[in-house]
Amino acid sequence: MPDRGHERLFDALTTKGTAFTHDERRELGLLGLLPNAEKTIGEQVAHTYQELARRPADLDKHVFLRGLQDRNETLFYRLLAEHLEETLPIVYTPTVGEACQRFSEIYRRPRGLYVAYPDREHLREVLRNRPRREVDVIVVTDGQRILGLGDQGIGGMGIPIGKLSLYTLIGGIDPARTLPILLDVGTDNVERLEDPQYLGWRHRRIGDDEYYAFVDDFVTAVREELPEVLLQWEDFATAHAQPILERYRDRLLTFNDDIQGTAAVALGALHGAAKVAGRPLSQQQVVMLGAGSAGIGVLEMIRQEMVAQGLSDAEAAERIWAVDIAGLLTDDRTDLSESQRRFAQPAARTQGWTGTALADVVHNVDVGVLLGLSTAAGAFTEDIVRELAAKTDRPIIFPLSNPTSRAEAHPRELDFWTGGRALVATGSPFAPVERDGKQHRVAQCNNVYIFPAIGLAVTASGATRVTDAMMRVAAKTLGEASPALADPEEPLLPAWEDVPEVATRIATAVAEQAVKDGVARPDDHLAATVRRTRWTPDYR
Ligand SMILES: NC(=O)C1=CN([C@@H]2O[C@H](COP(=O)(O)OP(=O)(O)OC[C@H]3O[C@@H](n4cnc5c(N)ncnc54)[C@H](O)[C@@H]3O)[C@@H](O)[C@H]2O)C=CC1
Ligand SMILES: CC(=O)C(=O)O
Ligand SMILES: [Mg+2]
Repeated sequence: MPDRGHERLFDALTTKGTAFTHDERRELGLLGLLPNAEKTIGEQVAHTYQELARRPADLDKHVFLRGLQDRNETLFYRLLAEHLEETLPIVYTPTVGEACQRFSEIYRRPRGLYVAYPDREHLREVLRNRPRREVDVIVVTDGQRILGLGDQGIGGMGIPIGKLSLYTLIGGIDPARTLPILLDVGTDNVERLEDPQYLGWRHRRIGDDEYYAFVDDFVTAVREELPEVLLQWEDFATAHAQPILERYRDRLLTFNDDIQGTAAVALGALHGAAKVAGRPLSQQQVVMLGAGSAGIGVLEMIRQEMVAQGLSDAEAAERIWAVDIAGLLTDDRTDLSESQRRFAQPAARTQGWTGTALADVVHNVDVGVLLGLSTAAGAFTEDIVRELAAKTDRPIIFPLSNPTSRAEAHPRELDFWTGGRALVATGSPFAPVERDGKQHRVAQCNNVYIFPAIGLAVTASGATRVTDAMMRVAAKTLGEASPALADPEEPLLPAWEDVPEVATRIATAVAEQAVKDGVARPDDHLAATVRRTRWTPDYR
């Protein structure tokens, strides 16, 4: 931290701007550098909020907030904390999707690290140039599958920046100890490649051999420079996501948010939904539209949960139906990856069916749970939803694709088509649904309920690995916080104002599990340690 003068005033992590008192201004060599008035942080928040509210377009609000983050991080987080529900869709899905698509156009200042393939001989140097010395959490992407918007190349950087903002806001990770990273390995997005403004390496994506070698060199550089950091993989294409996770999960403190974080939040939301529906998960037939990294990750955890509820592996597999763009995953298909094959149904089970698309599965199976991680907007059609709703009292329907434009259905339609019986959660935020003159909040089933808590847990406990059991405990603790458990009219997941507190509880449970799994140091006061670890947006 620069200790005096102009540099101190412009240090985003420690500046107070107009809130520096006169005594501080004298002490820090700031006298004359600021207008005379002394503001409180409360006044600064009110003023900044007015400025934000004046901007009509969400992307403009995003640009404004990113600018504030680059100027004064404490004020940025205080503003977000005081207006969480309103600002979350601006810094996160859906607006962050547009910010990634238009990244080069709206670019203002550098943040984080751009680890580019042309610099591959100097990765250690790149890591050493990181803007912040001590780092607790890295979020890294290669920009190839940004939400449901496909390959955004360097524009993908919007996602690690946004996710890390939520690590701080919800998980209390000190913003000075976060590091967003973009692996720039080219892009196959022709529109970006032909855009004169494009800021990334103007090159097609490199082939798999070069790619995995580069990722390996990157991981090596991270381990040498920051051996204890949590390395979170985000928005990698499915073909790379699973192999990367398998390669590194037992070697370092790491997890893949789209695979593991999504699975945990979905299971957490299903906990409340199954309770309200009056039928445990193990007695439901579950259909997943989308068999990418997110969909398969969720199904893997659902299967584990069914087994925990008493089914054998085979019995659980019988109840899980995965559908992708080519139809139902069946054992006679030759295009499936190893992780997809685990969810392939015997082709014999579809004998007599007229097809294997989603509509056919819903027609032929006694479906109770329908999940979407497909990027296929509107794929949960009226016919499909009405047929499903005729089979069960309380259909559980989660259109989880992001951003909003990719959702498999709109909650208002789901409510209408099912006569208000559907138990709904979406990936991106939607306005409340009005039913019987009452507004009903729609649960946002997004991994943001999980990853900040994982970051807090491993930071507080000094964990060295993220185990499957830690992710399951996160799901369970979130599930137990479902407002629907106490009142079936309530949403399936906690309200945003409660989420930082719920994250603290999840983090404590996850840290305890880490100790049980032998990957964290024992601590008799873990709950207190977790709370103490939390950073808060106050001027020091
Ligand atoms: N709610 C949440 O917390 C999360 C949501 N997601 C969302 O999940 C979506 C998928 O992510 P990934 O699995 O990584 O992507 P992916 O692209 O690897 O997988 C998409 C899957 O959907 C299938 N699909 C695509 N179009 C289809 C169609 N018209 N009909 C049937 N199936 C179709 C594909 O065959 C593929 O199996 C994205 O929109 C992403 O934003 C991802 C992670 C977390
Ligand atoms: C939420 C998230 O991680 C995604 O849509 O990719
Ligand atoms: Mg993601």
